[in-house]
Amino acid sequence: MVFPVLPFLASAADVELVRQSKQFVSVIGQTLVDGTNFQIQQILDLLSDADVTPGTLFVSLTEKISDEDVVCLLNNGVAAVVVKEQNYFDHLSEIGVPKERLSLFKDGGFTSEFGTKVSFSKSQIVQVEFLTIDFVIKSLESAIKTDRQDKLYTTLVVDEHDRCLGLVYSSLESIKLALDKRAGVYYSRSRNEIWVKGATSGNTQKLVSVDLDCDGDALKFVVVQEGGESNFCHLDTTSCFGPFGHGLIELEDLLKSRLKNSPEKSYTRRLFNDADLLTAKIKEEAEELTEARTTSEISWEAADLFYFTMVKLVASGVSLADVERNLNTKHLKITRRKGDAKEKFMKKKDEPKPSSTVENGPIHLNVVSATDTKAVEGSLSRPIQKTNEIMHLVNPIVEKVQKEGDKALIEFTNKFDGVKLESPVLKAPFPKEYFEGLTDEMKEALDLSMENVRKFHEAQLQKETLKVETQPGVVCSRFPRPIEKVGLYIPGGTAVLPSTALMLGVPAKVAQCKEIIFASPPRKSDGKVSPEVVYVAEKVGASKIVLAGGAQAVAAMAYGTESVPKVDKILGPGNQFVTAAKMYVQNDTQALCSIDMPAGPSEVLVIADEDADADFVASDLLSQAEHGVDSQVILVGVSLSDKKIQEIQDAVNAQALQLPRVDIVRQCINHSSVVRCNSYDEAFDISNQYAPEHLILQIQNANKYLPQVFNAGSVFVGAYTPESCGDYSSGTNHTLPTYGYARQYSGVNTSTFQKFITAQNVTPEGLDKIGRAVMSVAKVEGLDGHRNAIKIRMQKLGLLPESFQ
Ligand SMILES: NC(=O)c1ccc[n+]([C@@H]2O[C@H](COP(=O)([O-])OP(=O)(O)OC[C@H]3O[C@@H](n4cnc5c(N)ncnc54)[C@H](O)[C@@H]3O)[C@@H](O)[C@H]2O)c1
Ligand SMILES: N[C@H](CO)Cc1c[nH]c[nH+]1
Ligand SMILES: [Zn+2]
Repeated sequence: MVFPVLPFLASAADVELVRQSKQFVSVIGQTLVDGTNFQIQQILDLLSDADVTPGTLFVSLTEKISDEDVVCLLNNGVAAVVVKEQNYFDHLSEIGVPKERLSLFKDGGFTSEFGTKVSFSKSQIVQVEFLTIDFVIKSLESAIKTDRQDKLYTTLVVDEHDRCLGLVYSSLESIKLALDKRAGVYYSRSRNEIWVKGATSGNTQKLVSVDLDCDGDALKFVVVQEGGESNFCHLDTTSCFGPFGHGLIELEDLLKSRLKNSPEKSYTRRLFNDADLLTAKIKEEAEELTEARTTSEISWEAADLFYFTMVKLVASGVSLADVERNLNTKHLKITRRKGDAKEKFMKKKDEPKPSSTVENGPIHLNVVSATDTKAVEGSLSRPIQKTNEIMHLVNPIVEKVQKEGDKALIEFTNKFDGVKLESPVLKAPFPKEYFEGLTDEMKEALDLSMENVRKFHEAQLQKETLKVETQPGVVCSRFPRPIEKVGLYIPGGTAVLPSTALMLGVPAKVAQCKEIIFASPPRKSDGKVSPEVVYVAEKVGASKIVLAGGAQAVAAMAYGTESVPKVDKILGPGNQFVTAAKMYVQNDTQALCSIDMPAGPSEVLVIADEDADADFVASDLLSQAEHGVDSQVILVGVSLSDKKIQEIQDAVNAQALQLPRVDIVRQCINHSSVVRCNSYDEAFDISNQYAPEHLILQIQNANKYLPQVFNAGSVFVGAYTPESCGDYSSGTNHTLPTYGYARQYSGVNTSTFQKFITAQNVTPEGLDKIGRAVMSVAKVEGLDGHRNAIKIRMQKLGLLPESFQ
């Protein structure tokens, strides 16, 4: 806004004149109004006129108008008020009008500090009836400079969103023509003549405004491309710098075209047609944005909210420019609302927050009754991200590692784990320094655990060939083979888990897998993995340890990199990124890689009755709650008294406060619950429905209830069987299905590392027994080649007449 002309509207008659030729005033992009001769509403009307942009209108004032009206004008988009008296200037200053929104007339002109500092002399302020193009060109000539020999002026062309379309040149003559035609007219240096953009192609430009830069040596033309073609550049791109990115403006364009053309069954069409659905989606996304925590979650949710908001704008005929205009006006306000939210959106001051969310408050579980099915459903829903959301974060990581190999692996380890690596792989024999800090006591504990896990998994090993003669002369068999190369993921984000290393490594060794590879995120402190993990790796004969975690480690093992060998199967638990990446690679035929199961954030469901020891119950809940903020622990109480529930809550709180990971526990307990029910049958129904990773039975005659368990990863029976035993040392595996996948998956066991090959041997006698059946079914399937393979043999054996068709 440093154009050297300021149109002046002295009266309502001038407004009429502007209305008739308003384009011309708006091309100049700034106006001065004599506020004393207008009613406030008339000025506000001028501002709501789409061609007067908020922040381009100056209003000259005398003290005739009230202070409230001055504030009202400034709050509604007036750039600045211009006053003649110093006293009045001081008064307005005192009532709080900011300095840059106030100017003082001196010698018929004034200086504005609003935005770019600019002075308007008496000669530049011109009543609209005298505002001719010649006047404008003359004023411009006095203000504009060029150091070019051809005397042309550098001209930046931008679209209505201020996006640069290209750089061109103007002469005074071309500017004059542009103002006259309200069109994009420039000077062509190559043709050495006036250039009316689109004169031949029909892709003309509507001129919105002309501006001069701060030191008067460059012009800016704001234009709207017309004539159907929105490409500015002769190379057929939107701008001379290539196409624009895909932001809100492009989304608006896309949705506008969808409004016209989208097929009846498309989702966007559904949104346009169903106002209730659109309202629900906007509310849903707004709520999800308020609940988002990490930067990636917040940007993801905000993008969703923008999308649905944009659908509403397009459906209602409101443009992004209208919204921006409102933003500009709001930005110009000099008085602000307090900013409080409406009451219905505010938490009532006396409304107690769930106690565990209060920092340092007691850590208690939410209690619901089994009869309240809605509440139970809410309590049993797991705190996990939606698949498409987590995949959205994980896919680019996996794809980059697949494409760029070690380089990407090293980059992501730096980004997510804060460790700069030279090489992402440690090869066996593992260097001595990696065992530093390992005590004898620890070695003994790991040895004992490994031995028990070995015993239990060795017993599961299927070595024998299974043989069945289904008909005389038809022998079917099945024999096991180890999966050759396995990649074992050992979590290491919030806790180092050498126990997982042994839970995966020992059965892999028992199954005789040919190559065992470990992957675990390196420690930030020294870039190494813990000596306990390295100890287990050595014991089970792992050939390599990949020093990486998360989706990137999974991708490296699935596709292979320069230094990480590609494996046939990836096993092991991990957070949501790890689990999502495993699910991605198992579905990608390029990876040719299977996985054990979805084994995500730990969870436990404890069924307890009135006889249960409150301290035991609390300790079991907390042992899983401390795994991570996305863990979940559920207590299903069978006919528990209020007193018992209180005892358990007190024990949870007291024990939790002693734990070093109390902050994690507190967040986990926030989405964990006690479900009260009235019978054992009801408790097992709830448990089977939830399909927990771990099920703990702290009830009388617990063993008796095992036949009622249908969905669970692993069961811990009786008061003296805490889940920690299974996590470390008893012998069962702790890598178990979560998210409710215990309905269809088993936990890791020895056969997870094996595959089974079938074989058969058919004698002539056997062919005689089954050959005709094969031929009949092949015939009905229309597969004559299959049928023929039997027929030829049977005919040669004389089991079918030669004439048999
Ligand atoms: N189901 C089971 O059998 C079982 C067994 C043991 C552990 N667990 C669970 O395993 C999980 C281990 O999780 P963890 O986080 O401690 O370790 P982890 O090793 O699974 O994950 C850490 C990695 O996550 C990645 N990561 C973290 N934030 C990221 C982001 N914003 N974007 C992309 N990647 C990111 C990083 O690469 C990091 O190396 C816990 O939830 C625990 O409960 C489950
Ligand atoms: N409870 C986890 C499985 O969900 C395993 C584990 C490892 N260390 C301690 N616990
Ligand atoms: Zn555990």
